[in-house]
Amino acid sequence: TRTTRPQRLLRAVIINAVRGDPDSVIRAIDHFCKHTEWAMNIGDEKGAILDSVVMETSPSTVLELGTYCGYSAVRITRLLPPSTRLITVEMNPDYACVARQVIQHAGLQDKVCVLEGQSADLIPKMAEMFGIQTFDFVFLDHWKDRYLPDIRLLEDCSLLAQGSVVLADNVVCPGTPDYLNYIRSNLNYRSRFYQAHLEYTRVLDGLEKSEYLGCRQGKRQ
Ligand SMILES: O=c1[nH]cnc2c(O)cc(-c3ccc(F)cc3)cc12
Ligand SMILES: [Mg+2]
Repeated sequence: TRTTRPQRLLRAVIINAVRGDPDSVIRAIDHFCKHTEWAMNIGDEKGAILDSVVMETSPSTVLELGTYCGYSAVRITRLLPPSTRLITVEMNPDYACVARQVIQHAGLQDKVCVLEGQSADLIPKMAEMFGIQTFDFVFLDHWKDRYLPDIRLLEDCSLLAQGSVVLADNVVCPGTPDYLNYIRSNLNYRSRFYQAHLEYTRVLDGLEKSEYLGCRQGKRQ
């Protein structure tokens, strides 16, 4: 096929969504993925859980790992107060290119920074690049094998503060067992599992929300 799936998803947004209306962009992507072509956006069911966690956190600084086509970037950013920015990291340049156009179609381009590169390389530079100390909200949605090393890297770079919230997608499907074992047995976090389904399917999946409690000692026996 000449076009890629992200390009076909972007075309559906341009055709079906109202420019400057984030909710119509979200609806257009969900319709495309339900009726035309599955794509790995968080989707409407898990997306509603993401919305509620963002609203209850009301973060000032937000980091997303794994942009893909920008669906969750639009979901998150549409809920943020005017002065708040989202930093989202995507290692695939083709995905990043489509995401910037989806985010622009939603009218949110001034509130989102799509960073191209590997999370492992970019996380240590975040504080300096953006003049921030910590992230109030982190959304993990990139690659299951990077969740654990990247949460450790965020800790080592002191980018989490007491009360910071980390939300992880796909902890059941495809599954992130090493991350779940770490975060659920670590006394520095209070974790809660939200049962849901893999986007646009009836396959079981879920989100893990973990609040950073600050740096305590030891680990649960
Ligand atoms: O690789 C992924 N990154 C981020 N999110 C994902 C996501 O929500 C779903 C899946 C996925 C799940 C089942 C399947 F059969 C094929 C792909 C992958 C990712
Ligand atoms: Mg996902």
